Amino acid sequence: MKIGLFGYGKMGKMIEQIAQDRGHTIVAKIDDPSQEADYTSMDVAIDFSTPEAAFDNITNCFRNKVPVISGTTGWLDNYSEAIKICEDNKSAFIYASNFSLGVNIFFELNKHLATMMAELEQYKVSMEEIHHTQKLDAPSGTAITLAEGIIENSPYKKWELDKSGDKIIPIKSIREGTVPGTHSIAYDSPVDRIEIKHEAHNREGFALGAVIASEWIQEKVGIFSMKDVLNLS
Ligand SMILES: NC(=O)c1ccc[n+]([C@@H]2O[C@H](COP(=O)([O-])OP(=O)(O)OC[C@H]3O[C@@H](n4cnc5c(N)ncnc54)[C@H](O)[C@@H]3O)[C@@H](O)[C@H]2O)c1
Ligand SMILES: O=C(O)C1=N[C@H](C(=O)O)CCC1
Repeated sequence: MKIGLFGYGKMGKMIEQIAQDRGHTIVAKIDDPSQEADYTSMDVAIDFSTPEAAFDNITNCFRNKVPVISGTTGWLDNYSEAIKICEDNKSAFIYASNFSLGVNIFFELNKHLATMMAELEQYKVSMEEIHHTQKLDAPSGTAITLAEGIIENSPYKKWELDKSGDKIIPIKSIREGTVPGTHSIAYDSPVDRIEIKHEAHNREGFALGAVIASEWIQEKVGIFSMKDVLNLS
């Protein structure tokens, strides 16, 4: 495949390495808005840019019939508009807050645990995410996906940063050193704590998942998710 990278930072460089190891060619490395993209050279675009840049990067690809894999977080207020532009242009799109196999398994584990805990009012849930100090958004996109999984499978109604309350999931965001990404969910009662945790050791899992998703989306039209790619029940 010929891959266009939108965002050539920590993730873009890791994706380049893994894509080339898998025999693909990087035909563009767009790292700021002043750069022109040659969409005709791309079989797929992989966007790991910034919350401010993602929507324009993604939708310009759709208008040029380039399917998109986006991992950029912090832009989801515009997600519905993005998928409409994708559908109007008969293109293809996968957004994932986290592309790693481990976190996508963790997403399913989280939903199963939330279902088991839903009626046990003596337990109160809380979440924590830890990332490197260069991260622009908080809470992480992964934490938001986890919180949404709890809300869909329990009486909880919303999440808040650093704020608890009735039917509210409090999320604590910690920025520390070069941490790639650690997420934990805890259920505390007066007598005990149940906790699940995912810890990324590096960015390889995120990048490999994104490249596998870009291979999967070839020749497809529509809006998909990593559950489709990984065939997770
Ligand atoms: N979904 C996942 O699995 C996953 C994993 C890791 C990171 N992320 C997300 O990916 C994004 C990037 O993470 P990172 O660690 O690579 O950040 P980074 O800051 O290292 O890289 C972002 C790059 O985007 C560039 N950029 C700025 N404006 C741009 C524009 N208009 N067009 C193209 N590029 C532009 C910056 O110059 C920078 O090099 C973040 O939103 C992060 O949350 C997602
Ligand atoms: O390094 C980051 O930034 C990460 N962002 C994603 C998120 O916001 O969940 C995935 C984990 C790493």
